[in-house]
Amino acid sequence: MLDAFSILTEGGIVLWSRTFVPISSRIINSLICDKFIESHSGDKSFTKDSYSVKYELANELGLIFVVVYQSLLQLSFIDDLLENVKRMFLKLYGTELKKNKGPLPECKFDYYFDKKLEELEEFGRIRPTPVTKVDALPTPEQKYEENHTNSVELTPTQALERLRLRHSAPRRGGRRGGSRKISPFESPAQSSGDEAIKPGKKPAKKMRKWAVDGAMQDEDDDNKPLDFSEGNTSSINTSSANQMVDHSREWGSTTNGEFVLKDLGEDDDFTASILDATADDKTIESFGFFKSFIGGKQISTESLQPALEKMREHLMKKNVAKGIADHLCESVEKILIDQKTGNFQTIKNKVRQTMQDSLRRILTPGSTIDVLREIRQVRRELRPFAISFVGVNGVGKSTNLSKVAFFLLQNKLKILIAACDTFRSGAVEQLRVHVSNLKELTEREGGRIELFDRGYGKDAATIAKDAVDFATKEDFDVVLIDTAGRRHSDQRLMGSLEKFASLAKPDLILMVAEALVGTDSVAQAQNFNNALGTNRRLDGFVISKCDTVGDMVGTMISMVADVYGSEETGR
Ligand SMILES: Nc1nc2c(ncn2[C@@H]2O[C@H](COP(=O)(O)OP(=O)(O)OP(=O)(O)O)[C@@H](O)[C@H]2O)c(=O)[nH]1
Repeated sequence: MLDAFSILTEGGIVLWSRTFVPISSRIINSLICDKFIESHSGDKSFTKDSYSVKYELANELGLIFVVVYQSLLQLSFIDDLLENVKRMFLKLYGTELKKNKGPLPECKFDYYFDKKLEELEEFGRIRPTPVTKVDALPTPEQKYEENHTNSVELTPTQALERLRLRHSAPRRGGRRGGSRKISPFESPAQSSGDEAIKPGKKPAKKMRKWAVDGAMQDEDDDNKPLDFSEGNTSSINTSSANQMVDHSREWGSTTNGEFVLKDLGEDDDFTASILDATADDKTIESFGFFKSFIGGKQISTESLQPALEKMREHLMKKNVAKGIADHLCESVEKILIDQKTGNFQTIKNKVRQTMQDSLRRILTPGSTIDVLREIRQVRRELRPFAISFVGVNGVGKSTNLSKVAFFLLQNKLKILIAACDTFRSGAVEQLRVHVSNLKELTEREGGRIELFDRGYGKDAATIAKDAVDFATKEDFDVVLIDTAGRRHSDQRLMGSLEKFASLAKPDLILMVAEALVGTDSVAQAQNFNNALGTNRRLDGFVISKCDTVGDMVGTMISMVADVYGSEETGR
């Protein structure tokens, strides 16, 4: 979920860094310029482009700890991470850095960092920090008193807060803190010893362990169900779906009684619009890179290179992966080389047409997906058609599953939604709300939609298979399977996808990916594709959150080109 974490000296030397997604050096540069050179505000966070940047200082050694992540993400553990990483790093390398302020050739900090990150992420997923109204918050003094009189179980944030307050609060006699050594892996709550959790008080809750297949692994006697969804349906407000929707709006056109969506093939302007989106107004207006090619000259490879280089950079800024940008530039080069330039208009049109043709070839699927026709075919075998949605955390799997459900309900199909995200708390309830709203919206159309859930902590592949069996018995037409979000680099969770694919045997596996994810999209798609095993691959992509990226729509070109390959790219 993070994009990068770096530890720098104030002089700009990178002592250690971890990059999950390549980010522009502009982000760190703007930290140095905006925060340390131009402004000296106390706020240790800012946003740049679509990124949030937070940092911590270790003034005694002149170190800066910086974390970069997508602004859209609400990551509750960032402050804890910065604080913990700073503490661990100073503990491990502080003495060495006091002697020598230069780089650390033997810096093997990855292991400690990964472990802490994993720990905090896991903790944040299971126990999200509650939101409290600002005016309901106690004053620092009240909080200090409260923390010292009540026996409460602390979240990492609360523990840190307690530690800060303890050190900032006026001394009331007695010893402040202790001199006990702190291991780099201890959280402040643990390390604060007598300050955080007193003997005889409720012990800190252990983190839940998860098995490789996604099922909950009971630790000690922890057999308590993680499912809090039962009996909670009454609190879900489902009465407003119809009021929220504008019924005067046309939802789509109907041909032969089918509710259909516009197909890529029917839209002649689609690739042109992608092209327009991957270029900005100025580029489209003039194809400025090729301005110098005017008037009856022979175009050579050398003369073309500067323009192609600019075009490549431009495409990459629009989120097109480098390999694909290279390829698009090569296509343009092939067309133009050794040609005699006509007037500027001719060059511009040629480049534009070449790019448009290349994009069309990349985006045209090798085999068409006519879902309604495929559903009808599968129904002849007296079984339901199963579609599963996979992807990293928070990309919009449940939201897009619900949009697909709406489309299928318009076609009067009977839908069973299988809640197979047994991991994230709230995932089942979220689907229940969608189902309830969809029922209300489509009850007049004659479709049917139900939720199949088995709560939390159970094996997702088995639930998916049970849902398909149930749908077969109950004569549902389609099963839509929601799955848990997983980081594509997380081998443990990715490993369970192969079992999922072979047990549930979905007819269609769609990967949901955010348009804003940038060049990491290619690695994400490849890892998901590979994780399905040798006998299965992704059938397609749903690119979500296009509304958040404006014209940076290159992600969809990169993902399709890289995973499916095409004659166009030769992959
Ligand atoms: N702006 C925008 N937000 C979206 C879009 N699709 C989904 N979201 C939002 O993204 C957030 C996550 O969506 P979910 O559907 O819960 O994502 P998910 O992949 O199921 O999440 P996990 O189960 O946690 O992995 C929600 O707040 C959605 O409202 C979209 O197309 N545009």
